[in-house]
Amino acid sequence: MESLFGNQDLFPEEGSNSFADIILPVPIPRMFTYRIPHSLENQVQIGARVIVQFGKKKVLTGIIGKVHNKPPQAYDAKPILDILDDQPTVNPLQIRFWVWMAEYYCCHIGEVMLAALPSGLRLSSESKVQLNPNFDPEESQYPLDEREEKILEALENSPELSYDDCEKILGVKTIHPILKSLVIKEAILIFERIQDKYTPKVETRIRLKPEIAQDKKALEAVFEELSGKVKQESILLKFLRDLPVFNNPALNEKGLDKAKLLEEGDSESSLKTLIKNGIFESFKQVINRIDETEITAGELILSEKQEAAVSEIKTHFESKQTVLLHGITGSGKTEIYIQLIKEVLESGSQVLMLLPEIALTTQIVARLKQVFGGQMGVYHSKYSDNERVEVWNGVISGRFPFVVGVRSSIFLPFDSLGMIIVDEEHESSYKQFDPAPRFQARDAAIMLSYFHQAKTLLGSATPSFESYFNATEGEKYGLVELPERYGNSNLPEFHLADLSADKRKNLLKVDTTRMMREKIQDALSKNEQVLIFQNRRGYSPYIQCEDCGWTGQCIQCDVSLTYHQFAEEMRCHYCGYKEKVPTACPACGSTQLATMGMGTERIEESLSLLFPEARIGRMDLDTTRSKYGYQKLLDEFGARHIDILVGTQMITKGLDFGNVTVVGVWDGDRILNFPDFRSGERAYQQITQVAGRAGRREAKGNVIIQTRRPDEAIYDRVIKGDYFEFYRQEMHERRKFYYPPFVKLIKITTRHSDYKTAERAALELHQHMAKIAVKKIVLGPEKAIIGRIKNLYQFESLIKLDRTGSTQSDFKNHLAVIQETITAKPEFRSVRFIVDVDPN
Ligand SMILES: Nc1ncnc2c1ncn2[C@@H]1O[C@H](COP(=O)(O)OP(=O)(O)OP(=O)(O)O)[C@@H](O)[C@H]1O
Ligand SMILES: [Zn+2]
Repeated sequence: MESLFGNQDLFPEEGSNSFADIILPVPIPRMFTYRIPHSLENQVQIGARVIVQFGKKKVLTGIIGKVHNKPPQAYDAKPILDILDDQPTVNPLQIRFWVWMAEYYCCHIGEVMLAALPSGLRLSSESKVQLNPNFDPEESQYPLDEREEKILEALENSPELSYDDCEKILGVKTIHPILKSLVIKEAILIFERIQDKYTPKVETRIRLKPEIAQDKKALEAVFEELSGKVKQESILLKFLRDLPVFNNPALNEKGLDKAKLLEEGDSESSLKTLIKNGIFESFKQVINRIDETEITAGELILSEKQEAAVSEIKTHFESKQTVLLHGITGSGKTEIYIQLIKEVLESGSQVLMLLPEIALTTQIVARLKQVFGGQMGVYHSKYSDNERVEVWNGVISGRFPFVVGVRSSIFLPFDSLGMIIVDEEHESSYKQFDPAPRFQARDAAIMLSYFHQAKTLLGSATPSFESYFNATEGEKYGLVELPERYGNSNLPEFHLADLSADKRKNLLKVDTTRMMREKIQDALSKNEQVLIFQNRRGYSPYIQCEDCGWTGQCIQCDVSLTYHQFAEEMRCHYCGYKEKVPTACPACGSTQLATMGMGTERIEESLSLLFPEARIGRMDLDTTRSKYGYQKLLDEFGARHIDILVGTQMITKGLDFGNVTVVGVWDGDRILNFPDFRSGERAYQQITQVAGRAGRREAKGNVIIQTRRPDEAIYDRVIKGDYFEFYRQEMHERRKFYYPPFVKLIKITTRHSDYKTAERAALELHQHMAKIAVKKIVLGPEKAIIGRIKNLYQFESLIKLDRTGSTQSDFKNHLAVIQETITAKPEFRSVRFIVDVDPN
């Protein structure tokens, strides 16, 4: 297969290009080839947006992905209708990255494009036209023909029309020549999406007329003139108080926000009079949504160990592209990152730092802001689209040479990255589940670095086994170890609290062991704080009838409904379906309905029974839905307004609170029980991470793990902090049973609304895949663990591929053809195959 990565492909010789491959926002596997008309030859640039006709009717906006001189074999190339950009919207490195992503993750490049562009920049599937507001038919030097007149008339009555509308109005098949002529005659505009959807925030500001501000005498004269006119005088006084123009006339220029000036009840009409009389003037100014923080940081001095780590990392970078920093919890990785980021920025390159979703609103960002201030952009998934476009534009303009962001920030328009840092690199939230592209941001970041000739630093206290493998046996990454905590802090002490033993001895109280109660009580009495962790997965509460065993089921998915006490509802966590909790069992009529399982809500309740004095907070999906919900809870906790914080995975990530001395793991066994080859690794990571929140300063930390199986080997490993030994054993298993990192996994889900059709399609897929001549194992198809979601039945196949040579790309190429062959059959037309490369 021809390489899609080679630079030559993207940048052929100048002057020889008569065709362009266009990335279109529609689900088609490949780029589509169009002819470049002579009139547009000079404007063709990779990354520019174009208008093309797609199929018989549709007119689409796409992006030029490649230019070349090979006519397509299978169809006649249509001409590009128009080019929208003088400056490309995306740069060639981004396109190269998109192409790689589509190939590697087996999805359409159009899907990658849609994921990559903030929707404010996104291309609509239909280009539209509007009247040019500057157009005056009376004064136009160009005569209009009848059809053009008709379009203009229609546009008088509706603010915008699609190409389709225009074709209908005139009853013609190709509208573009007519519209193009109208554009040239400056009568209409074709929508420029960027200006169109992105609305800058505008403020009205007030300042003195320059001649008054610059002349003290004139200003005094104004005062005299206003004496007695109390309202106007008060506005002028307030203005001068907030902006001491009298002493420093230069201040006048930037003026004051009008809303602020009138804040204290001064009347708008008095201000208007002042403007009318030529004392003040008002003007509009575009302001940044993202606040410009001043740099306030006191420099921290790196410890000797941190210094050594920094220089080891740099030494590795001389010969390796990627380095893994394995530093235990509280070892001070952040300051190491800061030092390296500073150096890269000083050298003139850009830096990207990836953080897991939820960690992004917390202390680490606050710390980075102190150091990097306004040159740091933050790219958050809870940001509004306008805010995202602002970060996007800030990267292009150079305002943000450094960005810290969630996984989607790998799509920002960097053109000269020097380093990417992936903090908490083991985090499973770096993987996007849905929709396509189902990418793993850590792995994609390494590829992106490679395209930029940059370096990647992976950091974690509990590295993913893949990364640790690459850093040790694989010899691909450099490895730097930081085995001690920063300062005088030590790792916490662990206690296994045996639930079964306590039950036998009658020591259990509302699901707590004596050990748990004692340690919590102890901390509370010393005014120290407590974190209680409950794994959400697999342990959500549900309602069950105690007489007949009935449980609420989702009507669209094969799962039980989860009980939400606060709303008195049962909800499906897969499709959002919900219903009120019934007063009696729908099956047998009994009123003995009980709550089973232990969600965070129940734990909160139990704790408030046990510790009625304590202030208890809860952090889970329900309490953090709003934009600042998470931050607010953490602020309260940080300010010690909460004594005990109960939470899901969210509380395990990177929190650094000095006053937390007790961490309780409510049900350790639940963490061990995933039906997954990664369950051991995940459990080790989760317990170690949450335990790492305890005792991060001088005061000693305690970690209590409640369990029915205190003899599980994994607890012993976690307690000893013996990552390497644990890794070694798990690796042995993975090698034996063919699991990553020794093979590559691809999971394919076959979905259809009819059970039989889904099953048959999955079988056919299986048979075809079995015949592909590469080194592999094909498992399945099996009914998925959740056999039906949103009324679609699903079957899963798992493929284990040899890691070497071209096995993967060969397999993926065949797979694409097989999918097309199967869905070409009428009976399988609406079957969907969901390909997940490197599934979590
Ligand atoms: N050089 C230093 N000078 C002063 N304080 C430091 C220094 N390095 C680290 N610290 C402090 O030590 C604590 C732990 O550091 P940090 O949060 O960076 O750890 P970490 O390695 O990221 O841990 P985790 O993996 O648990 O998130 C923080 O409170 C930090 O401010
Ligand atoms: Zn459902």
